[in-house]
Amino acid sequence: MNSTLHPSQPEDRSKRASALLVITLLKMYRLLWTVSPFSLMGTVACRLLLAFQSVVQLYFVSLLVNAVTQVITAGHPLREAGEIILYQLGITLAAAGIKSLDSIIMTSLKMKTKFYLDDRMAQQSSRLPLVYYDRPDYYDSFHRATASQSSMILVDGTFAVLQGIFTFTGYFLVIASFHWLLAVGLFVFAAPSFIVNTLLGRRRFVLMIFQTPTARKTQYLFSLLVGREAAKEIRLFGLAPYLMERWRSLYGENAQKEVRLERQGILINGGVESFNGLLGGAFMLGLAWLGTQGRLTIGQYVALSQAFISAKDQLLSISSSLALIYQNMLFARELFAFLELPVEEESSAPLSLQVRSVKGIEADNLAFRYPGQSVPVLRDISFHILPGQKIAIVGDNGAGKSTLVKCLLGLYTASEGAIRFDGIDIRALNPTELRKRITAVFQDYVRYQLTVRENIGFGSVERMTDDGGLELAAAKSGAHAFIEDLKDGFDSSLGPMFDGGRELSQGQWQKIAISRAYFRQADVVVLDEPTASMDPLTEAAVYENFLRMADGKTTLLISHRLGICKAVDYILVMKNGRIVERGTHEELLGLGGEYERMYNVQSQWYENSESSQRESQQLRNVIHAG
Ligand SMILES: Nc1ncnc2c1ncn2[C@@H]1O[C@H](COP(=O)(O)OP(=O)(O)OP(=O)(O)O)[C@@H](O)[C@H]1O
Repeated sequence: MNSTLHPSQPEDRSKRASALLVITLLKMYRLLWTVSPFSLMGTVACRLLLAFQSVVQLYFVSLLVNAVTQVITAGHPLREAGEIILYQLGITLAAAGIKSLDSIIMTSLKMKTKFYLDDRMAQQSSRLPLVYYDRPDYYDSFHRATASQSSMILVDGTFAVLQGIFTFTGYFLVIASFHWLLAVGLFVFAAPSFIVNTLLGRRRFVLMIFQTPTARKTQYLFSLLVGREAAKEIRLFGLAPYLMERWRSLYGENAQKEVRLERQGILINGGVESFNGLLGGAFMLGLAWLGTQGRLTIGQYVALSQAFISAKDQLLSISSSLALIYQNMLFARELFAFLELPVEEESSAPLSLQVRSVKGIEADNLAFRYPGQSVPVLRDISFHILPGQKIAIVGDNGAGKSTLVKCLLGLYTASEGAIRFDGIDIRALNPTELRKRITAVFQDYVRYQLTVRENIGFGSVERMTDDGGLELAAAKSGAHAFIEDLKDGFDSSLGPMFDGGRELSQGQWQKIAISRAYFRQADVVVLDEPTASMDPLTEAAVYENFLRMADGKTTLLISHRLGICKAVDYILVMKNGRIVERGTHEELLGLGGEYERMYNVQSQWYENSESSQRESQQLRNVIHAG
């Protein structure tokens, strides 16, 4: 995997994007076609009709001017002019109807596109390798992709251009039929505006890329201020003024840069408009002069000057739409870059695991390095867990226990070495099939603000309606007692985020998380110390149930409470990313090494505390009974 999601600088990216303009445009249209072919075709039809009606209106204006001239100068009856006015009215009404229809279609297309993109982004995020979530550039990429979603509605811009070109051609022909030089001269109006707005679009894009990390930090600080997670500490430590100040200063920093760029844009565009105004005045004077020379009829003068004003406006709107499309394409590339990030690698011909494990799990010279880190957090890790064996992984904070477990579960890919399930390298296995065989409770388990049924049922979504299974899982973790007290039992909502949700204590949430793991019928069971908030008796009971549930299953326990290690087949002791000792509780106690040191520290603590002695005794009873 790349060490960065975007190896190039923002300026380079905008240049590369310019080169890939057409491809990006085609991708954007293909996406809109996928979202809703009918809406896309509908809006194309409306825009073409609208473009056509402007040219037809112009034709009727010149007919009307000539007809009115005849009425005034030659005394012709008003009927002919009246008929032309009626036609014009009909076309105006039809155009208004088409515009309304187009607005309805566009609103629907925009909503569908937003839904489609949110859906694709959620799907993409859920399929990316877990390690992406340890990378700031992933969050930057996601932020930019979200910010770029609106750029997808190119239809507005490109059809404004197409419609503009269509209409402009009509005016152009009218003017060119009088003198080709006048027609060509029109382009002098468009060039400065196009150049200025394209450059501005590029600068907006580069600014957005540079600002992304600051914008994310601003959002993060805001979420701390308004969210639940930090609410207690913000009050207790009086953090609000400090966080507010940091939030304001970052917000201001980004806003100032944006305002500066927009101010420059407004000033330069003001200059361009003045230049166009002068040119326009000169053109009108020229026409008036031709009139005085008798080379223009009044009808021709009116039609030409109107064609000129409209053609100039069309050309300016085409040039600003083109510049906007260019800007949108730069932004859209960020969205496509996110949607095209390589998802979790799947072997081209994934192998299948045997129904029952016979060789167990092996780690062979495993090393792992987090992205962007030069030092590996796991090194030289080798061991073999036979099917049905129970292993404890112990070690100080930061020794690498959780990282090792994530590698074993196939959530992180080893930087070196291999992990084999039943003799097959896990990279050659289908990740979904592999994970069906595993259940786990992590330290940072999720508190889904949903029903009890969903919270436990997520362990095996397809069995979520199996009440018997849910009850058994809840009974094993000890959650059934408080679930029974809830008004709607398994259908009660949990958490304070939504109306009617019942908040649980930390220990109760942990029991729910453990029930979820029980509910999954897997043959490898991992418990990454989720019992920290439980009272000692419950913790002992959870371990007891856990070991009972795991009977006959391959079991991995991460625990800082070394008492539990007496009940496992062997212990891996980790320090600084390496396995420094291995063996049974008794073997390790005789070594005089890391395990013995940790055990002695804990024993002293147990012996010094009366309540802890009771807990220790309870745990011993449980282990011996288990
Ligand atoms: N996402 C990450 N990115 C970079 N480094 C990380 C990341 N997660 C953990 N680490 C580092 O990897 C090392 C091992 O962390 P790990 O969480 O595996 O330790 P642990 O033994 O489970 O610790 P604890 O007992 O405190 O849970 C630590 O030094 C930690 O700082």
